[in-house]
Amino acid sequence: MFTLENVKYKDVLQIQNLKIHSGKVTVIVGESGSGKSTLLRLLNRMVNPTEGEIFYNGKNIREINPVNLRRKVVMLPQNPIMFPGTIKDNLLIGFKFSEKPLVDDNKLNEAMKIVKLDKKLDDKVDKLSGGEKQRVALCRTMLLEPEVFLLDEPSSALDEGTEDIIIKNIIDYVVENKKTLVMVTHSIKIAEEYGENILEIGNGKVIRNEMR
Ligand SMILES: Nc1ncnc2c1ncn2[C@@H]1O[C@H](COP(=O)(O)OP(=O)(O)OP(=O)(O)O)[C@@H](O)[C@H]1O
Repeated sequence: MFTLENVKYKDVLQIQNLKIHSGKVTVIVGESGSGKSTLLRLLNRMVNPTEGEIFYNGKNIREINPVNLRRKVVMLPQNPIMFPGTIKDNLLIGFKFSEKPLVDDNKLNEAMKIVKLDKKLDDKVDKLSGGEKQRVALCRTMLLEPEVFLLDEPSSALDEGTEDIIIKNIIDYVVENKKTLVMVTHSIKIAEEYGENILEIGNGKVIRNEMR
């Protein structure tokens, strides 16, 4: 799905050769500041490599319009933006940005169940906790149904019990719908349990690449 060849990003990341496989769950672990988020950002052209090439389904991503690429490869950043308004506003805004047709309330409520968010669509987001806001942002990403999900620490603000359920639900969704997931996590437990490919980044380099 993705192939990275001699990729360098400033003095932050240096990856000689890496493949990210279609339909698999790739989990990225590593120390704080090692370059994990930068790797995700390279995959949907939020940043461009200083050197080297990245291919998506065989096509150099420099040749793919960034907006088109980001319709297929959607990133949930570590600190997602919330817009003033309701949960529904915040769920639908992803469709507006990516110019996709809106979905009905049933679909929104179904998606809220996947992320275990027991709230009303009309609830205001400024009243939500950090963990609830994180789940609204995750839900927004899931609803876009992209080919590839890039999730940067999607459960960092959650307690362990909620984290377990939500990660399991996301993985089930990804497997059932034959999506590709690339997820950064601080949790070795999640990496070991769900990672079909575990990548460890250390000091800007891939120091472990384990297929399971
Ligand atoms: N655009 C940039 N230009 C220069 N340096 C950057 C840029 N983006 C990130 N960095 C630096 O690169 C290093 C890696 O950052 P990155 O966010 O990729 O790490 P990370 O592994 O995701 O860390 P964390 O686990 O703390 O989120 C950091 O030292 C950061 O300051």
